[in-house]
Amino acid sequence: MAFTLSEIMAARRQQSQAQSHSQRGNRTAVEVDEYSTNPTQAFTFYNINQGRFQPPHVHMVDPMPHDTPKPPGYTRFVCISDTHSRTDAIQMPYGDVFIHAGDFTELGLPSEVKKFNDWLGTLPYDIKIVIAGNHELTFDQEFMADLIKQDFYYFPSASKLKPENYENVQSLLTNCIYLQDSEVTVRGFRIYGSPWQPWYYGWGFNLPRGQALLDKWNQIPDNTDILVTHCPPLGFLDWVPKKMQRVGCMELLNTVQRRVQPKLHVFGHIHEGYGMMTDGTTTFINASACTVNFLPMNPPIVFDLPNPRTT
Ligand SMILES: Nc1nc2c(ncn2[C@@H]2O[C@H](COP(=O)(O)O)[C@@H](O)[C@H]2O)c(=O)[nH]1
Ligand SMILES: [Mn+2]
Ligand SMILES: [Mn+2]
Repeated sequence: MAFTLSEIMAARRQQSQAQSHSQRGNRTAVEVDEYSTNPTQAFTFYNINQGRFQPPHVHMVDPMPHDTPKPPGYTRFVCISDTHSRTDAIQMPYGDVFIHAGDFTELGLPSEVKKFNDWLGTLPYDIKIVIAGNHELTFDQEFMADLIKQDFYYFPSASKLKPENYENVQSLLTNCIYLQDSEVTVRGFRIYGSPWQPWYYGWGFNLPRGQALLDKWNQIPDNTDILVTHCPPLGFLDWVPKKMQRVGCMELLNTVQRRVQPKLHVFGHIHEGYGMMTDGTTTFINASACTVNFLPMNPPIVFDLPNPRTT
C-alpha cells in the first residue's frame, strides 16, 4: 500500500494538531475522514504515519478477575454484549451497573425480547442499561417499514410478525433502561447509548460509513462519561481475522478521541474482538459474549470507575 508524500505530510500535520489538542484536553469538531470508507487502509495509514494505534498510549489490557474486591468509592460496571438469545449458561459476576451493548436476540422477535427481559429480571444489579444492535430488527422502525415493502425478502423468518406486535417492542424491556441515541445519568455517571453500525448486509441500524454515521455520533454529548455503541471504533478490538480486515468506524474513533473522550467505551458486534484496550484516556471494552460461531463462551468484563464528586 503506497501513500504519497503530500498524504504523509498532511497526516503528520493532523497528528501534531491532535497531540496538542489532547495535551490541552481540547475537544474538536469531527469531520468525515478521507479514509472513512476503507477502514483497513485507514488503520495502516494512521498507524504507519502517526503511530496512532501504538504503545505506550495504546495497548491491550487484561480484564479484571471477577473476584477482585471493589475499592471503596468506586462503581463496578458489568459489561456484556452479543448474547444472541443464549444467556442460559452465562455466569454473571458481582457489580453495580449492568451494560449490554446490543445483539441480545437473533432477529428481535418479541418472544426473544420477552425472554431477554425475563433474564434481566433475574439479575441483581441496581441499574441495567441496554442498547440494540443490528440483530434487533424490530427496534429499527424504518428498517421494518422497508422490510414490509420488500415482502420480507431478505428475512423471511420475520414475515409472520404483525406490525402491532412489534410497533412498541421497546416497551417489552421493563427490567432495564433502554437507550437509543439517548442518555441517562446514573450514580453521577453520564451514559449515552447508540445502536448504529457501518452497513453490512442490510441488517437493522445499518448506515453507510462517512457522514451518515457521523451525524449519529454528533448527537453524543461532549461530557459523556460512558459511551455504549454496538459497533467498535476503528482500530480497537475490530479485527475480523477470516477477512483480514479492520471493520471499526473511523468517524466513531475520531468522535471518541477528538471530541467526547469518555472514560469508558463499551461495544460488541465484532465477536472476534472480545477484550479490553486503552488509549491512555478511554478504556475500550469489546464485551461480545458469543464467539464468531455464536457460542456464548466469553465471560462478562467488569470495570471499576471512581464515583464522580457530587459537589
Ligand atoms: N467483514 C465484516 N464482518 C462483519 C461486519 N459486521 C459483522 N461482521 C462479522 O459478523 C460477525 C457477527 O456479527 P453479527 O452482527 O451478525 O452478530 C462478526 O463477529 C464478524 O465476524 C463487517 O462490517 N464487516
Ligand atoms: Mn453479534
Ligand atoms: Mn452485531
